[in-house]
Amino acid sequence: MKKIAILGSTGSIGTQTLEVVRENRDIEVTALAAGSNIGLLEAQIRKFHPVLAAVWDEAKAKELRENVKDLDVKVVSGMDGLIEVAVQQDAEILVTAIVGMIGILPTIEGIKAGKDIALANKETLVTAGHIIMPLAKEYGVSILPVDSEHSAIFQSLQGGQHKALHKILLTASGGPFRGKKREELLNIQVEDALKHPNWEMGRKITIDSSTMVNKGLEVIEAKWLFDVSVDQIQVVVQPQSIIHSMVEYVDGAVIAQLGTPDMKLPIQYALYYPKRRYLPGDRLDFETLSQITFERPDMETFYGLKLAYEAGKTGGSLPTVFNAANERAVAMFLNREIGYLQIPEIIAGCMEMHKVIADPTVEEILQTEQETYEYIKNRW
Ligand SMILES: NC(=O)C1=CN([C@@H]2O[C@H](COP(=O)(O)OP(=O)(O)OC[C@H]3O[C@@H](n4cnc5c(N)ncnc54)[C@H](OP(=O)(O)O)[C@@H]3O)[C@@H](O)[C@H]2O)C=CC1
Ligand SMILES: CC(=O)[C@@H](O)[C@H](O)COP(=O)(O)O
Ligand SMILES: [Mn+2]
Repeated sequence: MKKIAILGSTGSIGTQTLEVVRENRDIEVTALAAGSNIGLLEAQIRKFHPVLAAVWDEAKAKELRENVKDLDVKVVSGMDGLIEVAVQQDAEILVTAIVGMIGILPTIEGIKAGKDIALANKETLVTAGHIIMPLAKEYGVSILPVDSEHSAIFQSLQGGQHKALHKILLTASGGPFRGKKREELLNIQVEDALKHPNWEMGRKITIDSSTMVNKGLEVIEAKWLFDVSVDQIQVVVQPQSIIHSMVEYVDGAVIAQLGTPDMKLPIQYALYYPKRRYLPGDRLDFETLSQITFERPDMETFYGLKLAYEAGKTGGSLPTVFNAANERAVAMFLNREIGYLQIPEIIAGCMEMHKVIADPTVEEILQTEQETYEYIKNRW
């Protein structure tokens, strides 16, 4: 029996991870953590019997404690609770399906406790990759990518060919506004931006896909996961999301991973790596598949992607500013406090005012995050 803990079990990746668990029947779930959805968390506790559950808000944790008092489960809360889940003694793999850079501290503690990390929470690697990757090496744990593109790259690199890697071709759907120009994006509403053409995901990442900031975060995520420079990462728009990403080797060979858009594949691959298992679901049918097309990304209209390249190249604390500004701007857009085009505007404004700290500590990263939020509060 493989044993796992999940941060963010009530979200899109969290619930799909539990579907993979349910379908395979040889994984035990030892701990779960969620933000506020205690109804779904209770149902998950009753179905998967973890010994530990965390809820961010203490008042909600208290309510859940009362609701599950007939069960043998400890309910904890806050950052201490997230960390308790991350280090739960029986778990071998920690699935980081939480959204945002709140995942940094629990991920670090999970690594220190010897857990392999099935990483969906890209914001943690974007902001603290220079800490996470060496730490994983020091503690002898694996960082297994769950993000579909990074899983595709990881799969395409199997066979120990990493030294011969020339570049990464990171595919992007282009989002719901692919082909549109700035003037056409002026009146975009929350509902429009939440309509991803190919994937069903959480609200924050869906907005990120529409601005192509998601692809920017993924460029920086790939830099850390595969130890390449951002100049070696080329974003290729592949609107049908069939090619999940590719690698080009020094001899010109290109290896890709293709499949239907289904996150259960990368999740299952991370949980059972290096083994492959049967996964129910749709398969690509090359007789009926009408087309696989490619485009160049429009980095003028979707300049969040250009800003990510800049942040990734500069490094230090700039990726934290890029990410924190985006997290806050997306939350404000979802709350209808700002317009759609203000998202990249806020990121650019925050990056411009920031004095970069080279090689920031965790404390400096969290301090930079707070300063970025403060700057946004005063200016927008
Ligand atoms: N969805 C996808 O297909 C993909 C997602 N990713 C990445 O995976 C991560 C998760 O994305 P996704 O599943 O879409 O997001 P969702 O918004 O669907 O889920 C987020 C999860 O995090 C939990 N959470 C949020 N805040 C806290 C908190 N303070 N304490 C504890 N738990 C918290 C939520 O709990 P609750 O709902 O109870 O509040 C929920 O379980 C993101 O980093 C995203 O970029 C990467 C590739 C694909
Ligand atoms: C499923 C997944 O990994 C998402 O990150 C997805 O890639 C978003 O799609 P785009 O950002 O390419 O629109
Ligand atoms: Mn992705």
